Amino acid sequence: MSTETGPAIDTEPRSHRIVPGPKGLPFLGNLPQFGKNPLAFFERLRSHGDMVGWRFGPNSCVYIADPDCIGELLTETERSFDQPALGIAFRTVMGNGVVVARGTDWRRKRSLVQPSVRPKQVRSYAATMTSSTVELADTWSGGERVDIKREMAALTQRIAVRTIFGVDTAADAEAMGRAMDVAQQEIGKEFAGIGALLPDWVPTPGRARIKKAAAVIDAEVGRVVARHRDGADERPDLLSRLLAAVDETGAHLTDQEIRDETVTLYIGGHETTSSTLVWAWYLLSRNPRVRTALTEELDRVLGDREPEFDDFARLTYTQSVVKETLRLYPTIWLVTGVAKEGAHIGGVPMPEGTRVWTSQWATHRDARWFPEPEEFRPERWDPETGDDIAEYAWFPFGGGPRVCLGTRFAMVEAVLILAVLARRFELDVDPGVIDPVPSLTLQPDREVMATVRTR
Ligand code: HEM
Repeated sequence: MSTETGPAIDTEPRSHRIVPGPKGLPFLGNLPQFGKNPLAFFERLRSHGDMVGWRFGPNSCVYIADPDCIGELLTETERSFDQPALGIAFRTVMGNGVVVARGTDWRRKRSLVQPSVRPKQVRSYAATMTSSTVELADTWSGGERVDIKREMAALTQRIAVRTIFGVDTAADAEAMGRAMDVAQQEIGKEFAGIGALLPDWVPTPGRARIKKAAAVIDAEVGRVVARHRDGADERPDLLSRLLAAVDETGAHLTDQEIRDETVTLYIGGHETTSSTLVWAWYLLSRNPRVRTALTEELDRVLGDREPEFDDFARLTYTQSVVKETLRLYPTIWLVTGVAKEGAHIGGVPMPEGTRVWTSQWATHRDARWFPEPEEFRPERWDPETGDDIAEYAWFPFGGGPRVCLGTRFAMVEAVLILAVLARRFELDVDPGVIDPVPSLTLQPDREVMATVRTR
């Protein structure tokens, strides 16, 4: 019998455990409970303590729930912990871009990509974020029914294609968007399914679809890069900044590296942001008090004009709505690291090869760090009157050397999109509880239909 819902009763041989935890099955360990519902599994692990041993199949793992320990794991990534290698689906699509790369190769790539997403550059992408959202708002009218998941995905995709590739013609954007969609869906399936456990050489229908999508992406991105190199597309887009970037030896990124980084930024930034927005509309619809406070801020700060970059700093409540959404529905819900020789966490030695896990989902819903954790309360984030939130109790963008490169981009994008749309409309999401499905990102378990009401 599993003891995962009760207190820790460790009946397994000590040699299998680094620290105590719930009992598991022979060979499979706790894999069945994890596989059934990883979000609930991590929440239950917490009841065993802040550092819990469990087994992922034959592998001894440690789950950590304490923010100080989480901080250690994140800040020691690269030095004391490796990130596990990503599967073939990621590598086929993202090549050896900054998400996939490890060690010195990753360091070089990160330093080349970082300048293109600095706050100063994000300022120059803000106008595209706003104008793309206004285009969408102009197509909506009162009483209309919209599929929010589809609308937000299409919007963030349009913004990604425009800001990264500077591409604006419908045909270019469409072909690239379709191939990226297929690639992203298949990565998600492989990530969450048994595909992740199959050796790279095993052909599966999903892997065949990814290869086909990657070939289309290669061709489309290749065309856009060639046009930029010819000087035909002179725009302040991310691609132009990557083409201009030089490393410490004075070398530029090769065409293959440019392809890998642009696709990585696209895949890393599009679904994460669109899912965040879907959850935000869901939560706003279920919390009229918060929705009213949000529109009051938009009316006060913007009046009857559209938002621009400088409004981001003024829209503090809107920012809090996004932060609180990312607390309750952190689109990246899991972080893992593999201990290198000599690694420690919370003073406990982690034998080389131990996989250490933590989860944004479970930590963000821990009542010790967030009183009444199920409540959607953006006021927690008020810098003056809000809660005293421990460092690394909230880490939707990760932390340490591999912290999300797009944090600023994503925050500005989500705030501007909410501001444009919530200033004009209220979205009433159909009744019923929407559950999250933990795939590559935390997705709603079904379509999210809403009725648009003009304000
Ligand atoms: C709400 C939206 C977003 C969330 C929640 C999010 C979350 C994260 C997290 C948790 C990581 C670290 C993963 C790890 O532990 O290795 C990460 C990495 C990354 N993110 Fe984001 N992200 C978002 C938006 C974006 C955007 C808009 C971009 C690009 C413009 C982006 C680009 C990246 C890249 C390139 C990395 C890899 C950094 C590295 O390994 O050095 N992300 N993101």
